[in-house]
Amino acid sequence: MIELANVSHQFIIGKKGKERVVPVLHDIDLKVAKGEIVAIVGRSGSGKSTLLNLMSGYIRPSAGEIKIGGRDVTKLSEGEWADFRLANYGFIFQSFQLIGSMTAYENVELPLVLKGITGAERKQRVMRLMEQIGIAEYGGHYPSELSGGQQQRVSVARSLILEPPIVLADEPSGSLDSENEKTLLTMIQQLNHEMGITFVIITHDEQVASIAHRAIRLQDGKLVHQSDYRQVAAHDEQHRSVAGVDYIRQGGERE
Ligand SMILES: Nc1ncnc2c1ncn2[C@@H]1O[C@H](COP(=O)(O)OP(=O)(O)OP(=O)(O)O)[C@@H](O)[C@H]1O
Repeated sequence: MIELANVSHQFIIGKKGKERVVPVLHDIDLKVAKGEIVAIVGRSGSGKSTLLNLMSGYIRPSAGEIKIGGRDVTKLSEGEWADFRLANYGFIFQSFQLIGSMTAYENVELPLVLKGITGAERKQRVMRLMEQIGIAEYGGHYPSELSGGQQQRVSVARSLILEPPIVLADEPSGSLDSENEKTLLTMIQQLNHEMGITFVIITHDEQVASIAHRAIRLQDGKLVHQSDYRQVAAHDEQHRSVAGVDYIRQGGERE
């Protein structure tokens, strides 16, 4: 699903004429299979966010190749990346990144508006997903009127509304108390299990890493350790993916 081969990245910083090269990632080889939950762990400054930004096309690798779903994305233009992100990725952030002037409902609806989905279908899909995630009653609330846990659930709903195959999460529970963290982690496991969504999660938190099938440790921009938490059988992935799509389409009635 996600393949990085010999990926390196360096930033160029400083004023013109006095530029300095800051090497950040070195020869990263990484494969994330469909239906996996992969945690990226490592100390501050080890390159975790840079790795996520490379996977999502916000920055280009200085060297190496990145393939998503078999497609070489290394040379996509900005416009092509924007379309590719909309079709393939959902994003969850530590700071939720909800739009404060929009209600919870409108925040969840926004990706459908951007994709040009018509009003009636939008309403049906937003209502169904908000019910599934347990936030339907907050549809008319603005983000400032919601607790941190409720805001995070709204942002999870927004990340899933286009049914992306991959969700990238950057410290998703970093602003949550332990109760809300537990709820979020259970939700991620369910979404992975029922819909076959692939998750790549940056985290400092062992609790979060423990729900992953694999934890990848970055140290000074190098991949130093991968540990298997659970095995993901290929035929299970296939089954979960198909069952998950049915689950959404049938409004929650699973076989
Ligand atoms: N746009 C940039 N320009 C220059 N240097 C950058 C840029 N973004 C990140 N860096 C540098 O790259 C290194 C890795 O940063 P990155 O944000 O990927 O680390 P991280 O592991 O995600 O850290 P944290 O856990 O603190 O978020 C750091 O030394 C940082 O200063």
